[in-house]
Amino acid sequence: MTDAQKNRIRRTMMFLNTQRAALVKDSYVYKPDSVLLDLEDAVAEGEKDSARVQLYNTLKYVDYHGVERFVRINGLDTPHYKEDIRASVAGGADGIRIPKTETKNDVALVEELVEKAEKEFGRPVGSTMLMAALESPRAVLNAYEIATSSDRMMGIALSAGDFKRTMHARQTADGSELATARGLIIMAARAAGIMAFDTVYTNIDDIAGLRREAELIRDMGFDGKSLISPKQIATIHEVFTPTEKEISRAEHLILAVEENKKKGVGVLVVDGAMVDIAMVEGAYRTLTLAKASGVYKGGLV
Ligand SMILES: CC(C)(COP(=O)(O)OP(=O)(O)OC[C@H]1O[C@@H](n2cnc3c(N)ncnc32)[C@H](O)[C@@H]1OP(=O)(O)O)[C@@H](O)C(=O)NCCC(=O)NCCSC(=O)C[C@@](O)(CC(=O)O)C(=O)O
Ligand SMILES: [Mg+2]
Repeated sequence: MTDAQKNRIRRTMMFLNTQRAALVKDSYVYKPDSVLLDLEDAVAEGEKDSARVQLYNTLKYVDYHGVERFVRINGLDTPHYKEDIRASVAGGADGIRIPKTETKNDVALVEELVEKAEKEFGRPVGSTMLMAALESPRAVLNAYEIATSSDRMMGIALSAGDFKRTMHARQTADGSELATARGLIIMAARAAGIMAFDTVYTNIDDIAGLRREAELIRDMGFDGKSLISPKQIATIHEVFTPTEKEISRAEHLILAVEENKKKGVGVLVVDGAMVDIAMVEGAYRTLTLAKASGVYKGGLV
């Protein structure tokens, strides 16, 4: 896979229950950045085989119009995951989300099966990305080893439902039960040079609460969030897309710092605030995100 594929914009990764044909066939119309075709918890135990057949047909024949397609396979402690991997690779999924990943050995096991399937179905070896969902204290404490366990690894994601269950934690209004996990996950992802995704927000009708949580995780450095409903997409895209003011400030900052660098000046004041060379990288990141979000037409990136 290319760096462009690995680093593409992923503000929203929307779960779809693969069992429900009506959900999978035209979900691209809502324009999430990625879909997560779920074979795990959304699919009833007795429906695993039919969901997998539906997955293969969806991957093969539905045009998602550029929306990235990840598959959440069943857990590695189930009888399903091997066939899930074969169907995902045969259908041409962009990547696989490993649920309940605990260690780097889990990633190695999936990678071996993915490579075998790529050879079996004539897909380019190395083309299928991996991402890992961290859903327990052990997983979060192993975040860095998981994040660095494979060249295919594109990102790690907090999965709060199972994390709270395994932590014996209660859900709080301000998310304090998730603070340490979020901090460790974003740190591990940044240290490994891959992406970090926050968990689903389950109260579908509470858009104000979703916005607060999205702003919190954006400010911590997360790249995006897993979603369960199209109703949540617009809010997340709005929160993660730089505003006109942020874009203009980033442009001023880059131009001013570059101009002053030529004159041998390191620290200066732009729009009333002190800036220095350390802030240029963040300003370029803002413009890159704005460009990927379709709101920057300037020439600095
Ligand atoms: C919740 C509900 C049943 C509600 O359905 P309803 O139909 O009542 O919803 P409505 O709002 O009425 O739908 C209005 C219109 O949107 C369409 N529509 C709705 N949802 C859509 C969607 N997702 N994709 C495309 N289209 C959609 C619908 O078809 C309708 O279209 P139309 O009829 O044409 O108007 C539905 O959303 C849904 O199934 N969500 C996904 C649930 C899921 O996958 N859960 C597993 C992943 S989490 C997990 O496992 C925990 C985790 O593991 C997480 C981690 O790992 O991070 C952890 O540990 O935390
Ligand atoms: Mg879960």
